[in-house]
Amino acid sequence: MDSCYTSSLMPLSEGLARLTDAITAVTEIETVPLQAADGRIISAPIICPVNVPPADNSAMDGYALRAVDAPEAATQLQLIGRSMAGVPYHGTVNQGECVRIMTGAVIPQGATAVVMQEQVVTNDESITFKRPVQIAQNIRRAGEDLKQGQLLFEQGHRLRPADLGLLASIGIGEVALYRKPRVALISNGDELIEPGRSLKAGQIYESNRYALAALVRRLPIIVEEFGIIPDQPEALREAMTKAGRFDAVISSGGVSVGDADYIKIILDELGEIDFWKLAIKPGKPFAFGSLGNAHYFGLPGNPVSAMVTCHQLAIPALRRLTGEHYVAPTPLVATTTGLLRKRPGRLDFQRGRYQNGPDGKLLVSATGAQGSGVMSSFCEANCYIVLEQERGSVEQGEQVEILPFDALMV
Ligand SMILES: Nc1nc2c(c(=O)[nH]1)N[C@H]1C(S)=C(S)[C@@H](COP(=O)(O)OP(=O)(O)OC[C@H]3O[C@@H](n4cnc5c(N)ncnc54)[C@H](O)[C@@H]3O)O[C@H]1N2
Ligand code: MOO
Repeated sequence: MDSCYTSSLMPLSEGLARLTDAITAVTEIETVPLQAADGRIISAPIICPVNVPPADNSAMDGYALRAVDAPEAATQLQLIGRSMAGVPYHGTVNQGECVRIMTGAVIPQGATAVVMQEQVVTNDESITFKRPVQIAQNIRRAGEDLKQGQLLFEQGHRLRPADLGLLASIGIGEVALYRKPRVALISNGDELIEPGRSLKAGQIYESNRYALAALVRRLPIIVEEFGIIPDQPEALREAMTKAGRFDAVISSGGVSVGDADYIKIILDELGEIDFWKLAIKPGKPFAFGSLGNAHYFGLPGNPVSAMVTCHQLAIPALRRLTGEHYVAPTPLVATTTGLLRKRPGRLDFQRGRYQNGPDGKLLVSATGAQGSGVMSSFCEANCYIVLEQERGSVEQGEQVEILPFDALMV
C-alpha cells in the first residue's frame, strides 16, 4: 500500500530544516545605484541620515498664521508675503499677519497653523478666516515621518519599490547589496526537445526549464541555462561538474529509480547527497545535496512536481543563499467547496482557486485533475491547498490551509 511504502519517507519539515542548516548566504558585497536595486538584498543596516520631512511644512495650499491671532470665526489678518515649495518666506509672521503658503512649503517663522484656502475670504491684502483656528493644524512636523539616526532597514531586507522611493527621499542614491548568486539549470531526459521543433515518436517538449528559470529569476539570482542533457552518464558528468562551480544547481528529471535516472547516482559519485525522497505529493523523489561549490537541488521531472519542489524547497533555500532574511509565508484558512481526494502518507500540495465567499470568508476548490504531469490545473490555480501528511480525503465544507501564489512570488 502507498501509505505503508511512504511511511519511511522524511517529512517536509525535516527536509526544510536540513536545507536551512546547510545554506549560508553569499558574503560578497557590491554597491549598486537605486535604479538597479529593486528586489535585491541589502548587506548592512541602513540608518536614516536626515529628518523627514527636513523642516516643518504645510499639508495644504492656504495661509500660514499664528493660531492665537484667529481664535474666533471671521478674523481678518494682513497678507505679508508667500512661501512656495522650494522658495521659503524668509521673514517672520507677527501678530495680525499671515503668509500665502503652498503644500510642502516651509512654515515661516512665527506661524503656528495653516488654514486651507477654501476656508478664507480674500480681499486684496486682507484675508478673513471663516472659522476659529487650532494650533498646529495642517502642519507636518520636521522628523514626523523619519528621524535622523533611526534604523530603516535591517541587513537581509529585500528591497521593494516603496523602499527605493524612501531611500531616494533621504538622499541615498546607491546601496550596498549582496552579490547575486549564480544558479545552473539542467534539464535531463532523452525524450526532451526544445519547443518550436517538430516532435518525433516518443519525444515531448522540454517545459520545466522555462517555468523554473522564470520562477528563479524572480529572485536576485543569475540563472545560467545548461539546456537539455541526455540520459548519458558521461554527458551528465560533464554538465554536472561544470555546474558544480556555480553557487547552486537545479536539475529536473532523473531522480527516481528508473533505468535512465542517473542524476542521483552521479550526484552521489561527484558530490554528496544530504537527503533523497520526502513525504510530499507531488515531488517525492526530490534530492538535496552538494556538488563542488554548489548546493544541489534535484527536482523530479514531472512538471507539476518540479514546480512544487522548486517552490517549497529550492526557493526558500535560494532566498537564504541571496542573504535575504527569509520568513515563510503564513497560510490562510479556507472552506472547501467540494471533495478533495487524498490518501494518508504524504503532505499534499493540491492546486486550487480561492475566492471570497458570501459571508466574507474564503472558499477554495481544486482546479481539476491533480496528476503530477497536469500543468493546465496549475495554470488555472491561484493557490496551493496544503493537506497534512496523515490525513485522508477532505469533505466539502471542511477547513483547509491554503498558500496564495502571490505570497510565494509565483
Ligand atoms: N518505480 C517507481 N517509479 C517512480 C517512482 C517511484 O517511487 N517508484 N516515483 C514516481 C514519482 S513520484 C515521480 S515524481 C517521478 C520522478 O521521476 P524522475 O525525476 O526520475 O523524472 P523523469 O523520469 O526523468 O521524468 C518524469 C516525467 O517528467 C517528464 N519530464 C522530465 N523532464 C521534463 C522537462 N524538462 N520538461 C517536461 N517534462 C519533463 C518526463 O518525460 C516524464 O514523463 O518518478 C515516478 N516513478
Ligand atoms: O511525487 Mo511524484 O511528484 O507524484 O509525481
